[in-house]
Amino acid sequence: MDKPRLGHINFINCLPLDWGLTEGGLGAGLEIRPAVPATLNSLMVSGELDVSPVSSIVYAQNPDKLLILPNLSISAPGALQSIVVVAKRPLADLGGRPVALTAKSATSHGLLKIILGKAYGVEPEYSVSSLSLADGVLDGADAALFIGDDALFAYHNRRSGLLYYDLGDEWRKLTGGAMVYALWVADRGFAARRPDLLQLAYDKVRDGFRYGLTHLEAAAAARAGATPLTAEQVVRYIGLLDYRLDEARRQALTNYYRLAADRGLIPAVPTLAFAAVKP
Ligand SMILES: C=C(O[C@@H]1C=C(C(=O)O)C=C[C@H]1O)C(=O)O
Repeated sequence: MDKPRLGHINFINCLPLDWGLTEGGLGAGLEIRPAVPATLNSLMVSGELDVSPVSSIVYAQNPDKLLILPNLSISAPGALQSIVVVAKRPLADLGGRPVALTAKSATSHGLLKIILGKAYGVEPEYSVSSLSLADGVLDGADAALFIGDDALFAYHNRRSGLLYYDLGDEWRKLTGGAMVYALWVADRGFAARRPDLLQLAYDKVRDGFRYGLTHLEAAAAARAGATPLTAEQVVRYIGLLDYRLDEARRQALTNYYRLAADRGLIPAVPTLAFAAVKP
């Protein structure tokens, strides 16, 4: 095994990294597994990947198995267009009502529960669903949570009579801070066995992002056709995200964990344990 097994989110939010891994040539020497976050979460927890982005809540559920890679995340200081609730009635009126949660997410399930409980004082009946708006998810629910490209599509193609809420904006109103949606993590056993391959994977993800962010307009122009957005909208969307994990974002992450632990969504607020890689 000389190629690290790297998970990769196949949403537009990782277009910069994707561009670096492909056009920038940084994907050479990696076994890359593209999938939606929920799939990467379970592959990482079951030990089928060595390094991967995961929903940030997954680290708090598995701190004994995972190490965080430094200064990488998918975060946003506020509104971001890709964590969206589409509702038939205002959020404040969802108490006891059916609310569908996208099967692709984990972090945003907790985010919505925290926001509805703390900011709106309501406790809906939640269920996980794979249905899209077009498939009729709102036939059986009063609101639906979408993430990633599904959310971007819904956000940019609004239907009359429905209400649209950007949870990044709702989170900023509730906490005054940023939200950390995803982290890059390594398997602890892999990190101990193959520090050389861990460093290789880390260097490629870090440099892949750098390459893609430097060439963002070219990446957006080339890939917009395969997305629900125009090239300009892709560039604007990526500009709403922040891929760092600096002190401010580590505090924002811990704040999310604190509120998630208060609701019993995670067993405890974990210490953030980082992989020993050279930045
Ligand atoms: C900003 C996003 O970040 C993500 C949200 C995740 C989640 O809710 O669990 C997981 C990974 C990221 O894709 C997004 O998907 O829109």
